[in-house]
Amino acid sequence: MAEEVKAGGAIDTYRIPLVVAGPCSAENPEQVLTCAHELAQLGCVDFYRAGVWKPRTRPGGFEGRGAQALPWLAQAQQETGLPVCVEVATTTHVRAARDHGIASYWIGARTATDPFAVEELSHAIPPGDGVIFVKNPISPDLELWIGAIERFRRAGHARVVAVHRGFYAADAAPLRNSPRWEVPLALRSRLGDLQIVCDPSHIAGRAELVPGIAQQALDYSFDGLFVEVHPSPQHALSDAAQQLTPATFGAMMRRFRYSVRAGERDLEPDLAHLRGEIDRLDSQILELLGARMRIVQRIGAWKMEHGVQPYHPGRWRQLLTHHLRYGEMVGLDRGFVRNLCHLVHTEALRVQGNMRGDDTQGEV
Ligand SMILES: O=C(O)C(=O)C[C@]1(C(=O)O)C=C[C@@H](O)C=C1
Repeated sequence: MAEEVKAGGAIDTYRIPLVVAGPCSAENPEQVLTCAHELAQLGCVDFYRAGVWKPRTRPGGFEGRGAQALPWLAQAQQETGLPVCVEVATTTHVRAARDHGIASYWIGARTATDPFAVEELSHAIPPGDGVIFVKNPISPDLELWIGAIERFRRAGHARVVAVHRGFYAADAAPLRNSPRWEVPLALRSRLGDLQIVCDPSHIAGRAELVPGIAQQALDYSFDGLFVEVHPSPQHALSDAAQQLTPATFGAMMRRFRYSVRAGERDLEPDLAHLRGEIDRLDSQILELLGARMRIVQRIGAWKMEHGVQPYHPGRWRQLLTHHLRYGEMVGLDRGFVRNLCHLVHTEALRVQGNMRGDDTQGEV
């Protein structure tokens, strides 16, 4: 937000640079306008979002109102002054939106997986238009996400913003999508100048879980939020469970806990001692991993000599069971220990495979 503190009890959101909010779908003129006005009154929203063409996994569901919703959104944009953004997946969508003065767009998770579609859209949208929000592809494929962002940048679009909406995962419950925070954090290290916002609605899948995910995103220094808000979520034609009312959205925005962004204040003197300890421990961990890998190589040599395959499921299961129990004893998260074990074991297999001249090792 440009202004820091707003008058009349509006929300001070100066720590959230970019806030996009609005219903999953534009359903009728009344819903579109009520929601836009209520959000505009909060004073903390930068863009009004609403789906017009809804990509549905299977046919027969509510697929959005299509182009007939564009005049309602144009009216909302004109009355509230909030720029509207809609999802576009084809050049026809772009043309129709622009014909109604709508010039900011988001690229959905499904479209972001398709380099041909992204390339075509990047040229169909004139570079002078508003912001292009690029959602992450459905699977946690960082290169594909970066590729989509690069295509828009190369076509001359100056304001491209990444939207983290989580990834499909069979075991995401109780969330709808798995956040896999390491992926947007890796995106941040790869493209340091890119703004990244979080869509907590699609990650959470349930309204009551949205504030927690949004807070986590702010704690991780995300540049903003992309939130589904509906005047009457229980009657919503799509994503009913995950939409907030304008009132609960406003309450969430007021309740956020803001922390100093790393780099805003010099924290070094306070942390130097603790960071020194971490450096020492990290070196020990790496030295131990190096020593472990040398033993793995000796076992690999023995296996080669005796014609035994690298992967030994019984031994691997035994190690995993032991480490999960041991990890719990020393206060480590079970999921973390599991991931770490998989990582180390996969590397052991890669090393043993390489010794035999194999060039394809998958994760086991
Ligand atoms: O114990 C073995 O057989 C090894 O090769 C070592 C190791 C490991 O990294 O611990 C690696 C691969 C096997 O699947 C099981 C265990």
